[in-house]
Amino acid sequence: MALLEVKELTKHFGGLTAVGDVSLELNEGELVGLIGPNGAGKTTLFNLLTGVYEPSEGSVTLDGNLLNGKKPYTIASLGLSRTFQNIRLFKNMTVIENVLVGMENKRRSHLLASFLRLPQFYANESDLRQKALALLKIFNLEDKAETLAKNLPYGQQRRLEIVRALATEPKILFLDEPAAGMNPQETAELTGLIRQIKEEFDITIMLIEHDMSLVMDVTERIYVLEYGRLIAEGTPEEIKTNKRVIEAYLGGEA
Ligand SMILES: Nc1ncnc2c1ncn2[C@@H]1O[C@H](COP(=O)(O)OP(=O)(O)OP(=O)(O)O)[C@@H](O)[C@H]1O
Repeated sequence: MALLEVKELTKHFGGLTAVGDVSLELNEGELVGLIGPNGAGKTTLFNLLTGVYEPSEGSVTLDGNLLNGKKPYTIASLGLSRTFQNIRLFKNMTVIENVLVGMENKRRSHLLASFLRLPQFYANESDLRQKALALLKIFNLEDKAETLAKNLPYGQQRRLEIVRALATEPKILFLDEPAAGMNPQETAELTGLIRQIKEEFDITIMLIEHDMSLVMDVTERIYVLEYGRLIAEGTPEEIKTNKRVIEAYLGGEA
């Protein structure tokens, strides 16, 4: 059984079918791309999978458990984590505080212990900080731990978003256009980072990205959406030469 199973998923906005009859699967440990021209329904699909929107029809199951109707925080606690197209960091908090917020739902400390500031509260606090620092180190952000998120350069803010999403220890990480707005050097660093996440963390990744060379470079399998419908699925090599996909992209640019 696949880790995530999406069956005949549909979302209407009034008369517009933003996602129509989409069925797909994510297997454990896979790095899968989701591409398509502007307005194809990619972000709407992520919003359906992470509980931001409720589907009009169809189902999403994680490890056999139905996710339909569950709230985003419940879905997050079940192991689905994401980043957003527009950076959503707590800009006036430090880098490490942003990561600690990501870890919040994994916090083991008992509420009473934290109110009373009992020793186990401090033990847990410092455990979490150590863990957050270790994560930041992997992504070369350790020396920025006490910097306010808003003072990081753009590429590092995007990286921090990924670290924060990883801090929830997800089974599946959804990345929504992580290279948007990045310069070529930042994009190259990101490519390395995505590979590193795949190697060092035991997770499944789905990636929306307009930067074709990035998608073709890092993913193992790609789904293509156009006008809310899946028009192709295959390896990067298959997708590159797929006539229907080429038409969709040329049509989009015409
Ligand atoms: N909340 C909403 N209300 C109404 N229409 C919406 C809403 N969200 C998205 N849409 C419409 O649904 C369609 C799909 O949009 P979506 O943002 O999912 O596409 P996308 O593939 O992510 O596009 P892009 O690559 O430009 O980010 C578009 O026509 C969009 O205008």
